[in-house]
Amino acid sequence: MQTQVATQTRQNLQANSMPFVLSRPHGTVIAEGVAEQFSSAHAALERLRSGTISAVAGALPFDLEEPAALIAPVRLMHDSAPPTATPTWIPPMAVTGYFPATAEHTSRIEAAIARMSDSALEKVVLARAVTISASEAVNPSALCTRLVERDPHGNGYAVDLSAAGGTWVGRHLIGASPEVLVCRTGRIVTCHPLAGSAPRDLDPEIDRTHAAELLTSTKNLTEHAFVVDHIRRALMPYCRELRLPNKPTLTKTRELWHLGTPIRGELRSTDTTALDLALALHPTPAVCGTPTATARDVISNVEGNRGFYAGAVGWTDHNGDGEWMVTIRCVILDADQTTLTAYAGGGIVADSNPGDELSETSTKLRTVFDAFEVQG
Ligand SMILES: C=C(O[C@@H]1C=C(C(=O)O)C=C[C@H]1O)C(=O)O
Repeated sequence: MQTQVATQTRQNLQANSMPFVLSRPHGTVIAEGVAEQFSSAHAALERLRSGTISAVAGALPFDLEEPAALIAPVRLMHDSAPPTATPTWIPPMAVTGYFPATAEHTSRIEAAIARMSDSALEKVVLARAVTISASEAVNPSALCTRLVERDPHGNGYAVDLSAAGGTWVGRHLIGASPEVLVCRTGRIVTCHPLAGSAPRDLDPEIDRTHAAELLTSTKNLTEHAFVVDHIRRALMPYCRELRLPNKPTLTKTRELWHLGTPIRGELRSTDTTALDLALALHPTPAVCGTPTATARDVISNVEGNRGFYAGAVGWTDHNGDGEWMVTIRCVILDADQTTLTAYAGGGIVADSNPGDELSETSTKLRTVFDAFEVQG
């Protein structure tokens, strides 16, 4: 029965009626139908708590003052198989612009580094965007399937952003994030923050050297420590036990090595849902900076509104269980279905090298560029 329903759901994906799908190594969560839409995460949480909706799925923006794109699905499906779309064909795509221009992004990094010597700012994540044009309408399911097929861990997501209203109606958020903001199963809470990056290399020996250097790089370890510290402080009030390794380990995607720390806690109360935890943790210094408020101000002054990039994508069910990923390695597909915007950022600290930071964003962009065969 479960398999039959899952097959029907996959057929719905093929028909392009896809409010939410999150593919993970351990399975896929699919929202079937939209019972209600929420642009306020707190309103959705209140309804979940009162038992008047059975689940919430969707996306939180970078700036929680901005509208969220959340739905109460008619049904939240768990499928052991990865999502599929037919056809998986996607039209040719080409870059149409860089926002800001690469020279301007480098200047912004230099200005941020200069600021760290005479202000409280210790880390800020600066991002840039690249616009892409497709020769024909793109099916969001096909993009998501492409990313999932290519991702070594089967990660991928696609979210209809219409619930956020206004200019978000008809737009989709599609990506493949390696970073778990928070996962909650019963009383067990896990996080797997990533911060600190090095490019992969086709030559296995060079690749291993990059990994080994990352693991001992003071600059990257500092960048990472800000994130773990933030998560410790944010989770402490909710957890009666919290286990944090004292040093990070390596995580790899197809394009990058990252420093990652697996964190595990036990909730004091089962009233704390996965969505409560996501709201308490977001934005971590993996996408914002340290101190949070100072870094957020810098980002908003320098970049303006990030929308859904660097937010969170996930779901929470009636038990409070759920999983939220950090919204990175992603694109926004406009309602015209031919215009896409890809985003990538990187953590800047006092001893960052602007040239290296720029190339780190180019490497991160390759997650979507290579999957969609975007011409530069
Ligand atoms: C901000 C991004 O990635 C984040 C920043 C990282 C870094 O600065 O090293 C690493 C992983 C992510 O937490 C992105 O991919 O856009």
